[in-house]
Amino acid sequence: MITGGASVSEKISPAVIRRLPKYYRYLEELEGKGIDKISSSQMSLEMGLNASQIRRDLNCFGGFGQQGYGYSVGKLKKEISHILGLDQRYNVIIIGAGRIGQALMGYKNFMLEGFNVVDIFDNDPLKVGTEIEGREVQNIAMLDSYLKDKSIDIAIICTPKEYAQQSADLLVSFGIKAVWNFAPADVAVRRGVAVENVHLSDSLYVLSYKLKEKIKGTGI
Ligand SMILES: NC(=O)c1ccc[n+]([C@@H]2O[C@H](COP(=O)([O-])OP(=O)(O)OC[C@H]3O[C@@H](n4cnc5c(N)ncnc54)[C@H](O)[C@@H]3O)[C@@H](O)[C@H]2O)c1
Repeated sequence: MITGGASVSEKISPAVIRRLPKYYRYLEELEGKGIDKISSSQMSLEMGLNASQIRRDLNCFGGFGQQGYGYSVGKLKKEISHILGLDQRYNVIIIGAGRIGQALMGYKNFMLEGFNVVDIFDNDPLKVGTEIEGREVQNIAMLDSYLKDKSIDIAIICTPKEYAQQSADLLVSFGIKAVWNFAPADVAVRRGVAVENVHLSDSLYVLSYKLKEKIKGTGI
């Protein structure tokens, strides 16, 4: 991993950090359209966030806003990118070469965003040695020696839920410092290790709630 300058993320609340990807995506879109400045009220209209909330959020890391000018899209995007660590490159491995593992292995945008998915592991002898996206599936039994040899920053867990915690424990014991878990069970890691538990179904449940509310509203 190529490290950047001093990080200010320690000073920013987790709630603000959760909103930063949304700002980043929005600013990326503006940049793509050739827009170089934006006001908080315009951002508010287009992002569906409260303007004072936006100003408070962006003030957390220096603001970059100027009265009567707004925010410089390029500067703000660069700063958010730096806070999120997106100005660095990461080597990533996947544990579990099933449906999700294979799909993530084939997702080309990770590479463009700096997440270089280098290898995929499984414990099924029928899968080990087969090819996915031009990569040979590695035997999980070789993970220890593999990690001694390679510099890996992030591991993605794509095993069935029953094996997620043991996979996380194994990865952490071999020195992995960041775990992205797709199994529908929160995995716990020790201090000093970062974890994000992804629950795809949570979003679906919220959609289900919204649909139910809409149906109620229209009296269907
Ligand atoms: N498929 C989906 O759309 C989806 C959506 C949301 C969440 N998930 C979750 O993602 C996880 C993977 O789902 P999937 O559909 O890819 O399952 P899958 O059964 O297709 O693949 C799981 C893979 O993990 C491997 N595996 C099992 N134990 C292992 C271990 N200890 N070490 C290494 N590899 C191991 C299996 O051999 C298999 O290849 C599950 O926890 C699932 O609930 C899947």
